[in-house]
Amino acid sequence: MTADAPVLTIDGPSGSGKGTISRAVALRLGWHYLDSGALYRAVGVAAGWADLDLGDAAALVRCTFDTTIAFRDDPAGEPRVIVNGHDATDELRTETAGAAASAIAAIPEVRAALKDRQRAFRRAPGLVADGRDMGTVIFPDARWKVFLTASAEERAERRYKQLKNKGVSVTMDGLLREILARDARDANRAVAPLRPAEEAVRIDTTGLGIETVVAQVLALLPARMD
Ligand SMILES: Nc1ncnc2c1ncn2[C@@H]1O[C@H](COP(=O)(O)OP(=O)(O)OP(=O)(O)O)[C@@H](O)[C@H]1O
Ligand SMILES: Nc1ccn([C@H]2C[C@H](O)[C@@H](COP(=O)(O)O)O2)c(=O)n1
Repeated sequence: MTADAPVLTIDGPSGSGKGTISRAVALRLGWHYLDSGALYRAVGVAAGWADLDLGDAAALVRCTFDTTIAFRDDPAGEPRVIVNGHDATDELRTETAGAAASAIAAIPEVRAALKDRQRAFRRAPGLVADGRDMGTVIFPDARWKVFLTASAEERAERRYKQLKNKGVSVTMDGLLREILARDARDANRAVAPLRPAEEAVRIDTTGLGIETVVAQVLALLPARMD
């Protein structure tokens, strides 16, 4: 049954590797994957298309209800994200979309409007869910909970390499400032702030390669799961 499907939550700050590790673990397990940040980013992008003011909470809540968001597997890489019928995958990954998502995510009614959409991803044989409040709010009964961290400097460096590879011009100083600002906003908001669930296993990924982190996460699950 859907409500019984096992869930592994992976929360953490921006650039800690949640998406990369969650996708790899879901692939190994043959489980579904929820990128909850993409939902907040999608609303941020849709709000931008509609020229909404990020200070107008009522309009943003309406926009959340009105925005359609679909994920489409892409054999060439990350899943494509279709917002209101348009492929918005590349726009979603920009720092501007991340900052808009972080601002919008502080509005309690927006978070409430996205709750059921996130929980609908829980399906057999299992779900790996990545975000900020997966273990604390969305799936408090998850069987396994992980909280990934890494130093802000290493996270900025990862992002720098990622954006450089895409041909985006950025500076390390600028990225570090953005990461620290987003950490502060996500961790200090009143509703569902970024924090580890009490029972979460914390993994500091500073200096650890992707495969090492994937192995540490998979080691938390019983051997026969993968
Ligand atoms: N352990 C790691 N070692 C080195 N690079 C990593 C590691 N984990 C992730 N990366 C790289 O860091 C970049 C950011 O990773 P990712 O997008 O998974 O982070 P995230 O926590 O999901 O960020 P966001 O919350 O902003 O979406 C990617 O280029 C990814 O390949
Ligand atoms: N469960 C979540 C997921 C995301 N957010 C907000 C806060 C983030 O800064 C922003 C973008 O997320 P990302 O794609 O970087 O993981 O969305 C949240 O509040 N709760």
